[in-house]
Amino acid sequence: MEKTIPVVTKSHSYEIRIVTQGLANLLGEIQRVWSPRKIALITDENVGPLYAAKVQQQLSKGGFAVQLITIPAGEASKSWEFLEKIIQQLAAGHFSRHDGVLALGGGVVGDLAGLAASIYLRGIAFIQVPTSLLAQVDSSVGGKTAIDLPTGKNLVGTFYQPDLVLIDPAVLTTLKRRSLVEGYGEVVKCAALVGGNFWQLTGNIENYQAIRQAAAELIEASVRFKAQVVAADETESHQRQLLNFGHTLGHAVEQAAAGRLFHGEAVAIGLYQLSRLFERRHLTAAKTTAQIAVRLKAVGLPLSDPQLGTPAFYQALQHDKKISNQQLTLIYLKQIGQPDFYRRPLNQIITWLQQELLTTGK
Ligand SMILES: NC(=O)c1ccc[n+]([C@@H]2O[C@H](COP(=O)([O-])OP(=O)(O)OC[C@H]3O[C@@H](n4cnc5c(N)ncnc54)[C@H](O)[C@@H]3O)[C@@H](O)[C@H]2O)c1
Ligand SMILES: O=C(O)C(=O)C[C@@H](O)[C@H](O)[C@H](O)COP(=O)(O)O
Ligand SMILES: [Zn+2]
Repeated sequence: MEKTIPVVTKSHSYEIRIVTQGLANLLGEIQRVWSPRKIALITDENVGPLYAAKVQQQLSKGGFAVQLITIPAGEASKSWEFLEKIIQQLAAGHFSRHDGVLALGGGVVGDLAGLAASIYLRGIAFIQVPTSLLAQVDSSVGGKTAIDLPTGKNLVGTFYQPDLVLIDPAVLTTLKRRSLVEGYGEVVKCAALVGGNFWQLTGNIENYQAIRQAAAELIEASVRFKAQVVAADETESHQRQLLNFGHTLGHAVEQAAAGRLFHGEAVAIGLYQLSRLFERRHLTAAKTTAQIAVRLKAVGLPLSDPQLGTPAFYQALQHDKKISNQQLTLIYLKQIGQPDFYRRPLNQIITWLQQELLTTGK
């Protein structure tokens, strides 16, 4: 498979290349956008030993000077500590504005490396080579970068578009089952927003093995949709908020679970629980939640968590970025393929959630 999807935004335009075995020809792909320069190759402790040498060898052959920076795997690395460590290493390596950062890893590496690239020297060039399903379908596209704060997810970050996103579905063969499945949580989110053939496609995913088999198709459908949304509203003034479907409850439960839940698992909980609440109010069409639940359960994604509705959950929820003037915008589905915005005072939404979770359980 070889597909090119353009992303056109106000700040920067670039291509997403989906190329099976693309890592084997990484040099050719990089040379499409970058002349020889110094590259900080940022990866994590799981991905580095699998793929960094292959990447490094090719780049060196093409006259690029590579400095490898490896961070610990996992969400905890999206922190001031690792952001500072990366920036210090860029400075120690005398990286200039002519040089670049290449993120090789999952969403954690991409979000952190992207943030470092966007603020070091007020911005140096950046390329994403996403290696997890979640990063290939979602986080490598659209330019959101971030670290977390103890109070909430992604509370520090920038919008900073890369020069290229190179997606090689073949690297998913080494991804552990739990990470593959969590990435699929974001795919179900996209498919529910889009509806039609994309939604039908997820209806065929009856177990986690089917995710692997359909990976290239799922990646392309997700990325095409996300590219369109980002092109229309790069900095999330309105339409891009749709991509946050499931994330208000999802981010809050992820934060409250303190590392126990992966992001895509928390999103799955958020999708299901939010749809359930809206369906009970007849704002979402009957049986929508059941269709979402079937897809999530088929691959073993969770629908609930003990942290839902705890004080820590409500604390985290109050840091949602869709809050302004004490009003929160929730994204919900009128039906599959028909998302909409629901904006109400934050305290009203919290009271509603508290009542519903008490009445109907989790
Ligand atoms: N910027 C955005 O638009 C955006 C969108 C969605 C999610 N995110 C963020 O992305 C993060 C989650 O990303 P993630 O799910 O990729 O997590 P992750 O980066 O922690 O990767 C998951 C695990 O898989 C390993 N891994 C990755 N690729 C591998 C491969 N090919 N083979 C073997 N192991 C591999 C990683 O080392 C890690 O242990 C969260 O922080 C979330 O907030 C950002
Ligand atoms: O790209 C976007 O926009 C998204 O909302 C995609 C989400 O899947 C992703 O988790 C994003 O990082 C959430 O951003 P946040 O601004 O809600 O922290
Ligand atoms: Zn997400």
